Amino acid sequence: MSTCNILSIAGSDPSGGAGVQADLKTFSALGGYGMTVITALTAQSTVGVAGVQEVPPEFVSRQLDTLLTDARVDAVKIGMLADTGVIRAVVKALDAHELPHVVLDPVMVAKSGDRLLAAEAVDAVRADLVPRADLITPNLPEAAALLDENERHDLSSMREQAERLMELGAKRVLLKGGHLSGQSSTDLLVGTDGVTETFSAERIATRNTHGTGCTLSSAIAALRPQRRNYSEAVRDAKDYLTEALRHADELDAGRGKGPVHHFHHWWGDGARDA
Ligand SMILES: Nc1ncnc2c1ncn2[C@@H]1O[C@H](COP(=O)(O)OP(=O)(O)OP(=O)(O)O)[C@@H](O)[C@H]1O
Ligand SMILES: Cc1ncc(COP(=O)(O)O)c(N)n1
Repeated sequence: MSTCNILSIAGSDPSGGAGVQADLKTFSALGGYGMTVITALTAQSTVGVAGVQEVPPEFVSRQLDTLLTDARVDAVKIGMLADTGVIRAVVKALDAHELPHVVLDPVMVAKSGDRLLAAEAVDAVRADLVPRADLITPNLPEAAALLDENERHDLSSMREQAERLMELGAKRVLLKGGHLSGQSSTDLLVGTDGVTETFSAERIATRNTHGTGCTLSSAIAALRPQRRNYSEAVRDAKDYLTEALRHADELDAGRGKGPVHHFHHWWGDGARDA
């Protein structure tokens, strides 16, 4: 098979730590060819988000239809969608183009605390996007918002929440435990077979965690066509992210929560079997 084409439908982060910028770095590092449909511009740094400018939904549709009537797409990562109009445009494209391996990161609020999805758009994510994705990757606050429940911070509640997210029509759920405390950072994967798998990695002591969620979901999208199933793709995506976090402090990209380091040569030098 030729190089996999991976599409990111997401917002732009000028600081390069999150959004389509993080996604493209991840795709390249993991042997994919990256494509992007931009849903929103943000004025953002490692310190915070100073503004959001949504792309008009008709122009999101124009980008999607122009690209998808030409290119083969082997996997899709969906990130920041900003508002209900943009969600509708993405749903229309998903229905029209039958895209494989759709990974939805239901981005709602940035690490800095700024909103990246209008509060009233959560209903559309739940009703229209969750059932259309092959995998959703909520963090703990996003899981709570999708379920309209309080945020929980222990593994057994996470297990229950992951199961309830499946009841919303999700095909698979990776519930991310980055917001838990402890020596390891643990995520749970639940699939249609009802089996829950646990993915645990050493918790890296760094404040440079800007874009971890973006990196993980795009690594899964990049790896899924190159692996046998989601379990293998999640395992290797998490390894990639953990290494990117381990090297984050080598970067000097701002005064706030800095980005992770996409270490192309680390992954590409045969350190890991394909
Ligand atoms: N300090 C850390 N060390 C190792 N892994 C981490 C650390 N922080 C987060 N992770 C991992 O990063 C991934 C993203 O987790 P998190 O729950 O932080 O998502 P997120 O809040 O959606 O990220 P983002 O804020 O970028 O949207 C998960 O696999 C999580 O386990
Ligand atoms: C354009 C865009 N997309 C996603 C995120 C979430 O990433 P984080 O929660 O790490 O800030 C972001 N900050 N900006």
